[in-house]
Amino acid sequence: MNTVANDARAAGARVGLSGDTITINGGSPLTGRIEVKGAKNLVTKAMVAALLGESPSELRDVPDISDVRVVKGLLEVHGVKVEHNVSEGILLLDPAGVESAHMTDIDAHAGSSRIPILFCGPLLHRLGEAFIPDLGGCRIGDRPIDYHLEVLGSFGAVIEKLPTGIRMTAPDGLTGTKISLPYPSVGATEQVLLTAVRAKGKTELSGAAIEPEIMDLINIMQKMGAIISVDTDRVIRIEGVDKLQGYTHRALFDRNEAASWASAALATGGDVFVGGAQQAEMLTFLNIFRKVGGAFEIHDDGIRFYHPGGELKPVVVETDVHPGFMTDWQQPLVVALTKANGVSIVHETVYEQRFGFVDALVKMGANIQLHSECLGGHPCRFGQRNFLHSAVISGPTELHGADIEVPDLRGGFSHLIAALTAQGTSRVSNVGIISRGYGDFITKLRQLGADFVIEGE
Ligand SMILES: CC(=O)N[C@H]1[C@@H](OP(=O)(O)OP(=O)(O)OC[C@H]2O[C@@H](n3ccc(=O)[nH]c3=O)[C@H](O)[C@@H]2O)O[C@H](CO)[C@@H](O)[C@@H]1O
Ligand SMILES: C=C(OP(=O)(O)O)C(=O)O
Repeated sequence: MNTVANDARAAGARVGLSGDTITINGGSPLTGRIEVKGAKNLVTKAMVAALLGESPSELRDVPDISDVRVVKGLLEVHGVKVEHNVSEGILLLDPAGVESAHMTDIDAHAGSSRIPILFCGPLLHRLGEAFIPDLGGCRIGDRPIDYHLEVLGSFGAVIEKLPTGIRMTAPDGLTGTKISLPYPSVGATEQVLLTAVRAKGKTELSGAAIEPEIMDLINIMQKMGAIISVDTDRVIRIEGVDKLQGYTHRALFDRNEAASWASAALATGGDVFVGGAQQAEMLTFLNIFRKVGGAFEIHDDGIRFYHPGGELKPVVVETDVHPGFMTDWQQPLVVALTKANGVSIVHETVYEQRFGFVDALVKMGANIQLHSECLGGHPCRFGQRNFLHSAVISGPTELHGADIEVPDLRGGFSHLIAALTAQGTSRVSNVGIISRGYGDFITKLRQLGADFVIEGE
């Protein structure tokens, strides 16, 4: 069994699943209220940022997800004292012991997350060395780390490839630099930020990603004492400082989780109030949700997403970097599109292999064809490279129950939705992976009236 599957099983146990398989009786709408906490894609990076401070940090609204536990473990290996009050959603992170632990090799602890690569800048500043192990994360494409290595090299890191991973040193310290990313990568932008804030002199990053989670990471680093400006046209400028302090911060809500529950409400013909969701970060999602025929109400404390009755309509959507339609939103939406009356197109332009999850939907009766051409508007990086990255969904189709296996985080959530909409019973295995990014999803499903049993309970 690979590391990801192992971790997923362990994660399954921690979210209260005695096994990692659930049997779902489909056909009833999800209705009720659930709360979303801080974003997986911010919280895990905010935890790494605590390594840059000279005093402890406090992060609030931390979700109970396995990626948080993986990063907590990594920080502890590096000598950070971490107290996690799971019920209150509060993390206290004290980096005072990092120098005395002087740990750089975290191979055995990399786990199922991609976050270890972001430890490099802070560790190079604190210890003068760092190590990149084999990375986890969802298998949705090749996911190279070439931008990260170029970024770190351009700050002055000396990079050595070893059979076990990549070792890095900074014999002359790290110095500000001018970088242009060929594609607005979220991770590489965060790599620049986490490295530049303590580098000597100024850094200018063009072609930066500007996802809301990155903006919130910038908020956190400004609280720590960093000087970062975000200019128009994806340019970020950072003036390095000698010292940073700890931060106190309430994490931005998880817009990907919110969008997932929204699609679940729509696909099941339900009505779900997502407490903690906010409009600004979901603007692009809300437009598509409305075009498909979903309805929503924006409240101060969350967003109500519901199926207002009538037919769902087909849409043409391209995933893109922010402010475009987020790639992590497409999988749950695809399930709702199987219910729409007509032909929808989803063109995935961020990852080359992100439609693995549709095999299970087809097995359940969906009519979905994958194409290697760029369908739906603009040519993307994958058009000439034979990747099945455009999906044509013809509906409406009735899904029927089946035995399916969760392939990855968002694909897994879409499988749950498919099983909830299907006629009959589905057996969904490997659901532990879903707890990488969906805190308390079993409890939330219960709160929304889903009819399921956990195998072995
Ligand atoms: C933990 C986390 O925050 N994960 C998110 C992050 O992933 P992550 O930060 O890994 O995603 P990136 O934005 O870096 O990747 C986008 C594209 O750039 C490519 N690339 C990236 C780095 C590199 O060195 N070379 C390269 O070619 C990738 O293969 C991919 O095709 O942003 C993605 C895009 O919004 C989201 O789907 C993930 O949920
Ligand atoms: C792709 C995702 O995450 P990661 O980068 O952690 O694999 C995701 O959250 O959908």
